[in-house]
Amino acid sequence: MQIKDVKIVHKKLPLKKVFRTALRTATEIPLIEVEISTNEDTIGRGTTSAAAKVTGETTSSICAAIQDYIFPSIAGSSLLNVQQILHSITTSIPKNYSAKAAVDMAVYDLYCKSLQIPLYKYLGVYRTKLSTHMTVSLGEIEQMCCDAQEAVNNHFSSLKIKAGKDFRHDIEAIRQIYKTVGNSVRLGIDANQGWKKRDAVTAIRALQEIPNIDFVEQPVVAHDIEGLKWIKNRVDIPIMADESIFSYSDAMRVIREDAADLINIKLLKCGGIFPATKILHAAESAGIECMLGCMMEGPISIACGAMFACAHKNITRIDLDSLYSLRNFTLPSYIYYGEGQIELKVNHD
Ligand SMILES: C[C@H](N)C(=O)N[C@@H](CCC(=O)O)C(=O)O
Ligand SMILES: [Mg+2]
Repeated sequence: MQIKDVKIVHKKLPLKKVFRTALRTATEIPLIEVEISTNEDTIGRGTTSAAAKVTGETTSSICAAIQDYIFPSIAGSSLLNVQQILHSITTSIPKNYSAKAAVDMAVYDLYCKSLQIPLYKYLGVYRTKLSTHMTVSLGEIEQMCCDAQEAVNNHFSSLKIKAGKDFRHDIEAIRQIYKTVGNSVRLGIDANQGWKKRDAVTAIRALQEIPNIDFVEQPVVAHDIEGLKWIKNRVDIPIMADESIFSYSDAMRVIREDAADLINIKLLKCGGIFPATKILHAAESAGIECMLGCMMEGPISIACGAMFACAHKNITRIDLDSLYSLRNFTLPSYIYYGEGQIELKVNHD
């Protein structure tokens, strides 16, 4: 079976409510669907989305990178050489990880179709149930408390609270959310690069009085690995690297410099399942647990993320909540996406 053609379609998926972080405000998901076909007319599907403020990639840049660089690097290849294909995607053009992710997922889909098995069987299963965080967007404190309570009412047992606009506001918002939802809910804080390093230490030390804060994610600007480490060495709450790690080499730098306690891997941020596996194994070797996170993204990539998370012991935290913001979506029949819980309905044949 040989890779023959690519088709790219983009569309906008409106969100039920505004998604707001320290970096950006989104009212829709700009979804890009990629279909790769073979000489036997088998079709592999992958999707990605553009979040330029986070990744630097727009819908147009993603489409152009796929059309002009990524797809040409694998066109004509035999699927038997799937490892070569996946490697070629990573070296086809520097960066452009969201674009690469869609092609990577489509190739995995094609390969699994050629073997006539679902992706979860190819990756293997370590667990079948995932308990996902639900994000509380940045906003007025009263609204954030309402959103947090609504998520808890809807059976979410861990919340990711967005912060990073103003550290005094953030401390107050998190304290009020804690008062609202209490001790039984695990809290993650995501500053999305918004704090200065000294303010981050002040905020995190103030928040240490709250017993159920599990981690603080990306307190400072992505490139400031020294700052990340400086904070990590001064606080008791674990520090998670998110935007500081796109590629495998970013991960190796953070690991070498001992700059984070945890790593957030997202398929759309690192280039798909192939590079995500490498990052995961590097982290595991260094004793660093990982979260499997997501961008504001669509069903195909969330399904791939869920199957990837189910395959790996070292993924100890899940943030695959973007589909809860959509009015409707379709997932493969073997993935149950319930409130707070994602489940793989495995077939033991
Ligand atoms: C959607 C998910 N819960 C999340 O917060 N992901 C990102 C930001 C995604 C985006 O801006 O599209 C994160 O920073 O963890
Ligand atoms: Mg984050």
